[in-house]
Amino acid sequence: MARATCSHLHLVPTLLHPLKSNFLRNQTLLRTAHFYGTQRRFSSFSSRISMSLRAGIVGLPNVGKSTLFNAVVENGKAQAANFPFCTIEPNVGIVAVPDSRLQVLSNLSKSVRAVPASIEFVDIAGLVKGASQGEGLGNKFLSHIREVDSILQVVRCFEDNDIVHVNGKVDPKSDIDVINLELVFADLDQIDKRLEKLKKGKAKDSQSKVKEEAEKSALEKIREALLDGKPARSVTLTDYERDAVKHLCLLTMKPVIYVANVAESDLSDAADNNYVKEVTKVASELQSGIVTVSAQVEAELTELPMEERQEYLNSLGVSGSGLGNLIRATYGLLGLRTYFTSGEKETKAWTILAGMTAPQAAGVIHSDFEKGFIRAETVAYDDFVAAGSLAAAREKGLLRSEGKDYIVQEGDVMLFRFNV
Ligand SMILES: Nc1ncnc2c1ncn2[C@@H]1O[C@H](COP(=O)(O)OP(=O)(O)OP(=O)(O)O)[C@@H](O)[C@H]1O
Ligand SMILES: [Mg+2]
Repeated sequence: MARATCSHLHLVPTLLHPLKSNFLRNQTLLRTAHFYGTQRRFSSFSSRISMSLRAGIVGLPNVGKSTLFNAVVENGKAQAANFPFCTIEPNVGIVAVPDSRLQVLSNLSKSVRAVPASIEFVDIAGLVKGASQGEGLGNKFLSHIREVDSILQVVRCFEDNDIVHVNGKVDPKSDIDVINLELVFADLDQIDKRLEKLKKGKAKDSQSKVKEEAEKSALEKIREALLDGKPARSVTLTDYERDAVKHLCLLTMKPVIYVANVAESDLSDAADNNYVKEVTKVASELQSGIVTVSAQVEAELTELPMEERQEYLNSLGVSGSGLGNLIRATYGLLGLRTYFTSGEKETKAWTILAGMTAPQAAGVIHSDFEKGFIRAETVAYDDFVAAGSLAAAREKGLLRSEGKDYIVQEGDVMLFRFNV
């Protein structure tokens, strides 16, 4: 059945989401975690909505997924331990997207608080060969992957004889193949079932018939690619076809970043590491991103007091934590953009999709802003900083008055005029 939650981006009604509304109200709570539960299901929309996207942490068992999750979601409580299938139920956590522009704007506007954009991370159980046939905890885990917007595939690139590798040895290429193949099989299975149904079903009217035809042709193209071992996202589809297959939430349609999880000792020269080189090669062949981190180091960092963290990083020969890169890469992967509102009360980063118009962007703050939209006063981030304030930008003629067709640009600082 079609699930709204697998759509590329979904609107989350914050007031009905206990954690998220709390997150928005309590700005000191930037990183938090909770268990995947019934609160994810919403029956109706509240007037206050916020955009959220979910990135699923996927990989073989015991490769460091929960360790990474706990480091990203700083007070995450996912159990991470040296045995396969340690995680069974997915853990969900909300993470602030680091953005240096936020503090700059906040300082200039003398805001009481600065509120970053956020991302949800989901720590999913390990997949093994045969998962699509029910091996391991198989299909259940695959269904958890179906509900995320993008995939972070953790690949073990660290040697450690004490940490069990389910296939007996560290082999990034083979590990990636195992996971990708399971996702391919799961999609093939789903596509075959759907095509069977479409063959039997008689469309009621000509419009649904056209749609079903588009779906059929898209699924046949995707099926071909999958049989070749290629992901659904590599298939060229028309917008109409893409839309027609959206409801299936195909696993290989989701964008992927490979996360090369290296040993502490390899962090400073990770690019020279042969395992990392292998991951980089596969990632570029599959037109996916790669981020190198040491989940172990990141987890250890979170245990240290702030003032000792940099010292520890220096001792490893690296300048900073890799998590910021990971979070930003995930955000970018989804084609997301940020615009800001900035005033004395608060400076806030808002998440929109690339190509959204000013009223749609306003609707992310409040649906009334979209309905009653009149104009948006807009200034580019650099111009705002150069002028020093919204008022100064206005005096210098840098503040533009934009109408309903304006496409909001990355880093725009906006003030909406609307009727209620
Ligand atoms: N970069 C690393 N270097 C060394 N050890 C690591 C590294 N990353 C993770 N580990 C260790 O690997 C073990 C497995 O980690 P973790 O529980 O996070 O794996 P997982 O992928 O979540 O496993 P599961 O699929 O069973 O839930 C832990 O003992 C952890 O400390
Ligand atoms: Mg785990």
